[in-house]
Amino acid sequence: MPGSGKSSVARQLGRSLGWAVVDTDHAIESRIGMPIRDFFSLHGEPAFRDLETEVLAHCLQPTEPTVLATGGGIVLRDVNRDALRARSKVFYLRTSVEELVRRLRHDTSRPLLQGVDPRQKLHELYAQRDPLYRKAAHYVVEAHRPSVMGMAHWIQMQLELGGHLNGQGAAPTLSA
Ligand SMILES: Nc1ncnc2c1ncn2[C@@H]1O[C@H](COP(=O)(O)OP(=O)(O)OP(=O)(O)O)[C@@H](O)[C@H]1O
Ligand SMILES: O=C(O)C1=C[C@@H](O)[C@@H](O)[C@H](O)C1
Ligand SMILES: [Mg+2]
Repeated sequence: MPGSGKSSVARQLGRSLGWAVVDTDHAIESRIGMPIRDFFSLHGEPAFRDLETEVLAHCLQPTEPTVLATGGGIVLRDVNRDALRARSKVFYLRTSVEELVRRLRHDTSRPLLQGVDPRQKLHELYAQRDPLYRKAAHYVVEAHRPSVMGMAHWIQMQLELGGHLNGQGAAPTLSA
């Protein structure tokens, strides 16, 4: 979900593992040369989703071990979910709507939350997306309380336990 900590946890995990960190939202912004919020206003959500699918396909062919943070709506398309599952280990950072409301109450960068009641919108997004996040994920991280550092540590442990860091279970990309 937007605000669940994907970008923050990916940065921390990348530091701990010594892996590259890529964020699909940042990759899109570099490509379009403007904030995603402005692209949404100019071209609409469907054009953004097309771009997101294209950028994700590129990000899922990394040249080095990579932690990938995605945008919150990446799961809306089957093709994205299938690509994520096939090419990475996917962690769903599951956070309560109340916690998301607290974190995002001063945020103006997330276009889907502008000009609406954020609590109601987040409830709608959650109802629509929770099943899709679950479909895409290999692991669910219950993330209501843990700190960014705590979540990154938990994910690293799962990777170690699953043999993904010692060459047994190849995980060239980690997506959150
Ligand atoms: N575990 C946490 N505890 C407290 N605050 C957090 C936690 N994780 C993230 N935050 C804060 O919540 C805000 C949103 O985090 P972040 O940008 O990492 O979310 P995101 O999942 O990448 O969102 P988006 O889908 O919009 O890209 C930031 O201000 C971040 O510092
Ligand atoms: O939840 C969403 O649909 C979005 C989340 C952000 O990460 C951005 O990808 C964009 O603002 C859309
Ligand atoms: Mg993010």
